[in-house]
Amino acid sequence: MSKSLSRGPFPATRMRRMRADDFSRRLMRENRLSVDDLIYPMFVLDGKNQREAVASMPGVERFSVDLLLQEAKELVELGIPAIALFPVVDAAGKSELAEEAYNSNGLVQRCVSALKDRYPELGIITDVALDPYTTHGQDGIIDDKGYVLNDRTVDTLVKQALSHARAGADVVAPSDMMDGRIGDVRQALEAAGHVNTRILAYSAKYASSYYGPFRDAVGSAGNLGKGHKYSYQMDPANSDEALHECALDLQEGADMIMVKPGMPYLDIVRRVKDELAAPTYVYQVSGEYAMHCAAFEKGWLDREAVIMESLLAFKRAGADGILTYFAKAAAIILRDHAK
Ligand SMILES: NCC(=O)CCC(=O)O
Ligand SMILES: [Mg+2]
Repeated sequence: MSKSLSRGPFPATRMRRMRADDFSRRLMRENRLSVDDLIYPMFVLDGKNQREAVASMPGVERFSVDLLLQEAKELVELGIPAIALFPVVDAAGKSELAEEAYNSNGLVQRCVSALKDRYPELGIITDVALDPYTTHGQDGIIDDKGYVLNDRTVDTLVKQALSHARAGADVVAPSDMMDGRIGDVRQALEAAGHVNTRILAYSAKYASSYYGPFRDAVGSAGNLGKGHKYSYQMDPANSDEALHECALDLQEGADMIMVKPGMPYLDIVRRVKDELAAPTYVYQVSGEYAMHCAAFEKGWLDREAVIMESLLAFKRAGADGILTYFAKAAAIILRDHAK
């Protein structure tokens, strides 16, 4: 018979004691989600008074600039610190060399200046990658075998990042996974006087199958076809490699590093935060959003509770902030619960 460590008839430690009442549960709570943790990814399209639903992402819409401004007003009122913009580019804006990516009067650039003009306090994050602008849907410029050319792509990414900074972007976020792009973008920003433009590096971006609904949302799924991104995004089997990627991006001048996707990669978030101790972000991607929504629609999961639990899990794993399509919903839940 095993003897109780308490050496008496009663357990010395009852873990349930602290769980018994709300006051003591609150006192020992280790992590909290606040609106300060939320970054809202948003899809933008050309035109006026346009809003389109995304079929595989219930509740997510693509907005034209005028409606984006209206939406931004609500986000500012909710206290959301920053949004991340993703453009829907029509066929005329796509090419082999993705020149539209650095058009100073392009869709993203116009959205950024309109937003900064109207809501200077709202942080604006832009996606630095070529996939919305290439005819083949890859994140870079390809050779005749379809291989994405690293250094040529980086040259174009630098032009794109500079055009975003010039338009007023607060944060540029290279999501392409080319080697050396953070260093080149940082040097170019400094040289052009954009000393305080922050870089949020998609450092550990995995070649995940959870991005499907996003590709529907930006309309690049058809262009990519059966193509894949294994030659530049990371193998889901790897973890040390994520630390290597994040460390390199920090050395090259990233201010913030990111792990993506989120929930299936919480172990990576924890390792990155523990070992590098830098501002660490996580992206709860479109597939995670879609599967949650599908279960909510079926009544299989409780919407509010599961949204909040899924986001709190990122905080517990060590994330400083979360890119999530639930950002607005979560901000509303947080506001209403504070009342
Ligand atoms: N560069 C941004 C993404 O690829 C987002 C993916 C997703 O939400 O599935
Ligand atoms: Mg890298």
